[in-house]
Amino acid sequence: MIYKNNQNNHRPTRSSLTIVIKVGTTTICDEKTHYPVLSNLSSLVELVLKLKSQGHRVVLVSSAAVATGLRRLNIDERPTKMSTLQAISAVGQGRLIRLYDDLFGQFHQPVAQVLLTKNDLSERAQYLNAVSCLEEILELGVVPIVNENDTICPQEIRFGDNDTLSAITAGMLKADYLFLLTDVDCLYTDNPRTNPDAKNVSVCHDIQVLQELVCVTSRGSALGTGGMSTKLVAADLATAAGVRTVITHGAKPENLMKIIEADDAGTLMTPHELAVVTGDDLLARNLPLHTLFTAKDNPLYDRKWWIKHGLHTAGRVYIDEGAMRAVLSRKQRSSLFAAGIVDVENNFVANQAVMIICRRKNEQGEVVEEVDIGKGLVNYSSIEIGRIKGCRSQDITDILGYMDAECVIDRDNLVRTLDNPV
Ligand SMILES: N[C@@H](CCC(=O)OP(=O)(O)O)C(=O)O
Repeated sequence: MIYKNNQNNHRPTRSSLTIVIKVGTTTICDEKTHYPVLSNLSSLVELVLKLKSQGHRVVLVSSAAVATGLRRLNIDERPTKMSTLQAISAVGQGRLIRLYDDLFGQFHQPVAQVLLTKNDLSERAQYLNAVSCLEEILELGVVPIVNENDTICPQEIRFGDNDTLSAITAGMLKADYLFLLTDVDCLYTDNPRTNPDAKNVSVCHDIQVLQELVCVTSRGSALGTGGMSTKLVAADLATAAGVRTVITHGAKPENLMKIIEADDAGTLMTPHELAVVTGDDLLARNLPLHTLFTAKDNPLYDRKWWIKHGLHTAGRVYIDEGAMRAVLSRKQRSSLFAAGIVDVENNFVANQAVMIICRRKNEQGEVVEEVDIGKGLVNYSSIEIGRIKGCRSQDITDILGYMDAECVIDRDNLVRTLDNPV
């Protein structure tokens, strides 16, 4: 089946790749007994060692702290109370890392535990600190094993699923590949267990087209928190940062090697005009089942990607249509000035991130539509913006008694959501 494509087909060409592998709870622990699935874990460890022996840098993002804690404490059902889950995770995380250390230790391969929270990444200095620490761990030849720091992470600041965390990690390291290992072979257009017409998706160049095509209502397993929908979000995040993303089965980690080799040989390439390829008989082509999401044409690098995905959105500024045109204009890509701001919502301080929304009005001056323009770091607080909105920059000093910056959001700190600038 053919759907129009606007994205690229670029493949990594470096001989030393950075590969982030995310393993979900169901790959690591039995869904009913919560005992570790040693066959999967051993294959995974062997795969990582093989990739490393070929000169690649490998990062594991591993779930299963909660499941491992459930086993240790003889609790059958995953509780719903957050503080109980945090406590169980505290029990499980240590044992999980010990298990990895035992397995990798058989091959004298050191591992490092890296526990992250959303908060760690929302402040620029801390984000950069986390990046340089991960880089250093890789430089030392160690395999970082990343998980969310469940124990100290309240609901409001959780990634919640490790799919998102793995995409953030891949973006931080400018990885070449993100592999999302799960309990199905690939993404299907519908649930293949209930719909015999469901087709496998082998390549996706455009996640928006894919979202209209597939039914991804599955919540995931009883143990984990992710599902297919969180995998699409992760693929969207990672491909936006230039990372090729692959969904494939966690019980067959050796498939990763075949997928990377096939990609390297150009076998996974599809004609550029295909946005989504479904029903491809990969097995007949001697390729393991998987779904490949190619990287975006113009990836957002580092700072802008961090603003868009790393930062908590603290509030909203509403702008008029003139400001929208200036901000989105392909020619000027203007900064956002106070003159174009019509309203401000929530309390925030300078340097926090806000959503930028355009209020479209009809001839009667009634708001008929709100358009999401993007996200940016403000130079002024919500109170200050409330006072200077609609004013010219040269009047800011008179109004506030000082002028910290000419514009409210600098063009370099503004990430546009719209793909088609006017
Ligand atoms: N941090 C949690 C992982 C969250 C989770 O369940 O993720 P997943 O199994 O990937 O859906 C844990 O280690 O149990």
